[in-house]
Amino acid sequence: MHARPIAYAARVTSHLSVAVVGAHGRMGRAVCDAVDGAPDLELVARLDASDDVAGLAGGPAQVAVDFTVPSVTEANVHALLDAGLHVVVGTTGWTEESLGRVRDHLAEVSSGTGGGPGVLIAPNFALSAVLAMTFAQRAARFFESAEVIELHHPNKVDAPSGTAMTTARHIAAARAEAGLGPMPDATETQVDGARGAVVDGVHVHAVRLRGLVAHEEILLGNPGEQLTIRTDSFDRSSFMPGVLLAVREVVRRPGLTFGLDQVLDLG
Ligand SMILES: NC(=O)c1ccc[n+]([C@@H]2O[C@H](COP(=O)([O-])OP(=O)(O)OC[C@H]3O[C@@H](n4cnc5c(N)ncnc54)[C@H](O)[C@@H]3O)[C@@H](O)[C@H]2O)c1
Ligand SMILES: O=C(O)C1=N[C@H](C(=O)O)CCC1
Repeated sequence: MHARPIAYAARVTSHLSVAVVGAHGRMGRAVCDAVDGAPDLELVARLDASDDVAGLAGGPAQVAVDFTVPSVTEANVHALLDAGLHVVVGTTGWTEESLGRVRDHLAEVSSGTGGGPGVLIAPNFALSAVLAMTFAQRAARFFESAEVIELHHPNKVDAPSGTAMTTARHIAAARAEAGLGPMPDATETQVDGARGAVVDGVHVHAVRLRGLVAHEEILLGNPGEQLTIRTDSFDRSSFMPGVLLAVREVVRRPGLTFGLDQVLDLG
């Protein structure tokens, strides 16, 4: 497909210059507005599916923010690194393998003196979700059972959500570290999918419902008791402080950072 030239904003200042990739989407539009409203950031390019991110090379953008679709985000990150940008990614669909390829690419383009570009990928930029994932990971070793329910708007392209995948992986890692075995479950399913997806041994259930934005419940059970951890994003404004923090942080964090918890002082 032939890419049309990218329209840059005429004004380039000493502010951190930001390009938004996926700028016409639900998150992309909100990120453009948030960057526009931040006194220390300058929105210099809005790209969407018909634009070639490689065209950002040599332009004013220092940081690109990708909110696109799982099928293209990895290719975007490699192209953006080749174009000389730092990258913040909110798009879901990342695996250990695709993260490994980004790490390899970063090692190739790093300065060798601890410098070089940064890539910050976070499955969820909402503070409540970041804390919910952290609390679930901490609580997991104390409970026999743990299941994750994610609930989203029906236009969401993927399931389970990136947040639920990460939550389940963290719970599984915490259980393995604590030496816990498989969770109790004597159920024989009568219909495929009745017990949801299984991510590293943790059941994950996806609800798609008109009216929702982004929500997750982590259920942890023991004989006679239950801990429920719930996070609700009622509006996409919930993600914006985290996205802006990531833009400011990524320029001083060479290499790959996965998860906004890595830049918050969570103790
Ligand atoms: N990390 C978070 O906090 C967070 C929050 C909300 C959504 N998300 C994730 O962000 C992603 C986007 O969500 P959304 O609701 O904005 O989706 P959306 O469908 O509204 O927007 C996606 C946009 O990407 C564009 N696009 C597709 N291919 C492209 C390409 N090759 N180059 C540039 N643009 C391209 C589409 O045209 C569209 O405008 C999803 O993976 C979603 O799960 C993450
Ligand atoms: O709306 C979406 O799509 C969201 N995607 C992320 C996920 O899959 O975890 C974060 C929450 C919203």
